[in-house]
Amino acid sequence: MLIHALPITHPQSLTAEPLTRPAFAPFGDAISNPRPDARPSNTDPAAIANGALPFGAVSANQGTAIQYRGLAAVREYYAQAPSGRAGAARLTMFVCGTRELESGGSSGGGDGNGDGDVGNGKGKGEAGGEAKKDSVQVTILERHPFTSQTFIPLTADASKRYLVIVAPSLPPGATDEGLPVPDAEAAQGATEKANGAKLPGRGLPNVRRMRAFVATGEQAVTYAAGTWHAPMMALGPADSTIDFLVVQFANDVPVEDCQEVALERQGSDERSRIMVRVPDAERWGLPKL
Ligand SMILES: NC(=O)NC(O)C(=O)O
Repeated sequence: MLIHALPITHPQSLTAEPLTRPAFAPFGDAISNPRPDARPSNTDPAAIANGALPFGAVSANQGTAIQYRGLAAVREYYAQAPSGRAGAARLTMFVCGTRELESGGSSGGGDGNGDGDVGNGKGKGEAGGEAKKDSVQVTILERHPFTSQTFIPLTADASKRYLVIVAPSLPPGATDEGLPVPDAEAAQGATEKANGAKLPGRGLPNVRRMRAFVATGEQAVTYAAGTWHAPMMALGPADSTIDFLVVQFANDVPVEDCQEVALERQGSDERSRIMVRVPDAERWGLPKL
């Protein structure tokens, strides 16, 4: 449910970066086969038992499979929801239509580090022609305060791409007073404490520190509970889709399941919006879309 409108007062842009586990770690887990080279046929179960593979790997299915048990922190904190309604595990499918890329407007392109405020008027292409259509606008962010949420594309195709956009939380303030979120201290289990992980807190999104990641069909992503994120954006040919299986918890109390913040232009400057530039991923060795 919509809980707030955040004014965007000046043009802002950032450049998407490749989705990697370390880069995404502050927001959750980027998931992929950690060792595509390791197969049941070439990896001794005894070596797996001795820790030859990462992420809590074990030999499974009578030695015909490798199971990685620690790829993502799937968590729920509904025991702390003010309504007292328990959350239940839910598996749904999001059929995400591809987003049409548009010109980044005034943006000269940020660095991908989330602080790429712009306004230098570089809206044209290098040769002064039409600006390249390589960007998407972020108009809304949302979070699921009491549950992690995992998006798993139903494809193992590296030529399928999607855009994962996230933002850290601001320190709590008057504008978010009263919003239900779990108490970080109480919610932390032993694992989180050992890993030094913590929940993002009650604050609204810090849009100046927004980050964007390009994921491929060979990757899944888990947003940690309470992580601000944009609705999933599939990339690719017009009118195509990426189908995602989505695993989360929910209790059907709207403000406890999903809190949304609209990013609204303030003032007369049409360029006051947040644009994410999607670079040509061939530069990262990925096939052309
Ligand atoms: N991420 C996304 O696309 N959507 C949601 O998080 C949702 O629950 O609607």
